[in-house]
Amino acid sequence: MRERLDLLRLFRYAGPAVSIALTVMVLIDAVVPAGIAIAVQELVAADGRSALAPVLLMSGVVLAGQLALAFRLPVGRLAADRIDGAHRTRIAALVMGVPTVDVAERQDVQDRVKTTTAEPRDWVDRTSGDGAVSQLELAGHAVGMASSAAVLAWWSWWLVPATVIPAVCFRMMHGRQWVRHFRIWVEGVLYHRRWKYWGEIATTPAAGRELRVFGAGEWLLGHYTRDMRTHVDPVWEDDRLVLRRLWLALLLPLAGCTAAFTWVALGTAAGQGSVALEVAVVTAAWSVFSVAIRTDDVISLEGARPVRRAAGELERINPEPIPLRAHAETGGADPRADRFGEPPASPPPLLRFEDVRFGYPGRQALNGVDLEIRPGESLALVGLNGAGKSTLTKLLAGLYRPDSGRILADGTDIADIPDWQSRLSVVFQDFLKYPLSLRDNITLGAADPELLSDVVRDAGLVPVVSRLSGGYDTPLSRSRTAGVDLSGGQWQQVALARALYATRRGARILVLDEPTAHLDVRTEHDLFQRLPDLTEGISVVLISHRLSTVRQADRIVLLDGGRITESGTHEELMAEGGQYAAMYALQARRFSQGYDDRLDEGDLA
Ligand SMILES: Nc1ncnc2c1ncn2[C@@H]1O[C@H](COP(=O)(O)OP(=O)(O)OP(=O)(O)O)[C@@H](O)[C@H]1O
Repeated sequence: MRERLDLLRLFRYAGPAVSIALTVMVLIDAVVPAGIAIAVQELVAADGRSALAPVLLMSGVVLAGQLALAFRLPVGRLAADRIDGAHRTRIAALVMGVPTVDVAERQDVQDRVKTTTAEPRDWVDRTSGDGAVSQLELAGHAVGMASSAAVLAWWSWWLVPATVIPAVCFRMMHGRQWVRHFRIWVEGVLYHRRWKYWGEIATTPAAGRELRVFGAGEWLLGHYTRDMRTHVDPVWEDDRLVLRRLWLALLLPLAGCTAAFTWVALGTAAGQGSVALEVAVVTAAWSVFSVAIRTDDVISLEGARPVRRAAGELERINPEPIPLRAHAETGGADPRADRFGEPPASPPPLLRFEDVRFGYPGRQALNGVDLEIRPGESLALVGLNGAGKSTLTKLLAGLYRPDSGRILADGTDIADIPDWQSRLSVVFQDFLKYPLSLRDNITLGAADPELLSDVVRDAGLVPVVSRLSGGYDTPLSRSRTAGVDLSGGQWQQVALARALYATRRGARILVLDEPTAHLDVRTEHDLFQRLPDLTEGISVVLISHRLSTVRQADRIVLLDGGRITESGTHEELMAEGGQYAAMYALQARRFSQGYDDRLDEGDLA
């Protein structure tokens, strides 16, 4: 019952007008059978002269019923969509509300997010909105049954239990069958996800290329059918069982109706009551029966249950969603809102890592890092793959918390600085490519036109913008009308422009994780020449495998196995003759021989 009430409470997201309109339509639809029963009785009872009122009553009931029927579906859909929109916004806000990413990376959290935001593609899947609308319809069924029962009581009170009790028993039996059926489906949902996955990659162009070249089509279809049968065979088996038992269950309300019909017919034959009343009673008994066999609300409740449960669990994991400047009614947020406040005039802070240790599940990444980054300093992090460079910057960005040790900004632990992340700007290795306009990709919100053109120039994007037919408004996605895709290097310039834009709006620390990995040598060289000017007054942490690009950094730090093993200027480290010097010399030699100058572990063995 609590679940049903919870679902009904979701109507606050549908808006009052839509909720009221839907309730009225559901109620009209519910009382139409009883109305028809009364109108029929009046019609049959009327003689030729006095038939006008019953005909008008009948027409009114039928018209009202048809209108309610016609509008109920679209209005119900609108209500469900609004509820679902608010529900999914809430889930996104909850997940985004955790400042670190370790929670969002957890498999159990990912599973819950998937469950609670799934699109209903299968007959058992239902959204929160579907569940809420079905609860209103259930209330309508109850009103319908009660109004028809009132007509039956008009003839004889005992007709009510005779028809309603078998009908309710049937509902319970049939409902229980659906619940069992649903659980069988859910038990195999892992296989369901797998065969959906195989189906998706079978039809995806990128995967299709590889599958064709390797001749792996039959292998894939084998997995597809095996996982599908593992999931659906028990479901189909239960389908057959439901159908066999349906006949038995149907006997209950049929028996109730038959007894009522017979009793009324015998009574009329014996001169008790009129034919008109008999017709009304028969119509009402039919209505009780037809309401009883509608068990779609059971399916909707069961279908929405995992969605609601997963949402509840996510609420418990993080009860603090990010605050949204939301349109409360629909749960929407404004994508044009300015996410920056007034740019702070303060200089970058003194950053200090104190014996920082951090591990991913099953893998230690940082093993006691002590590091200081002075305000305005440019610091390069170098090291082989897996040394812990990106992890260090993710800890600095507050995306993970150290397992032990502290990261301080001007003496305060960054975990205690509420708006810490707004002070940083980052180009991640795996930066995002939003299927939005160039402008939105850079500003991620309200755009300051002057700053926008500045960072476009600084990121070297002017030639790209001049070729875009829609300029800044061109969607950067082929799937959008008049959309285009950019090359890997151009996308990287967009990510750089995004990071520079944030620094112009107040971020005082810029983290660049391989920001030029996709750029051609000339563009990269050009960018690094200008980088000191572009980042004046900002602390920069730069990760790069191409050591020629880091030599001008104020300081270079070499990470090895999650520890800092060397630190100094390029000249100092070269003079030291350690691992950095060896890596640099090897890269320089390879570059002069025309090879890629990146190194991996084997090169230094
Ligand atoms: N999300 C994660 N879950 C589990 N392990 C991870 C995760 N991210 C990184 N690691 C592991 O932590 C270690 C450090 O990774 P990190 O990405 O910090 O290295 P890196 O020095 O930046 O490497 P690269 O130069 O290849 O980018 C690696 O062994 C990596 O496999």
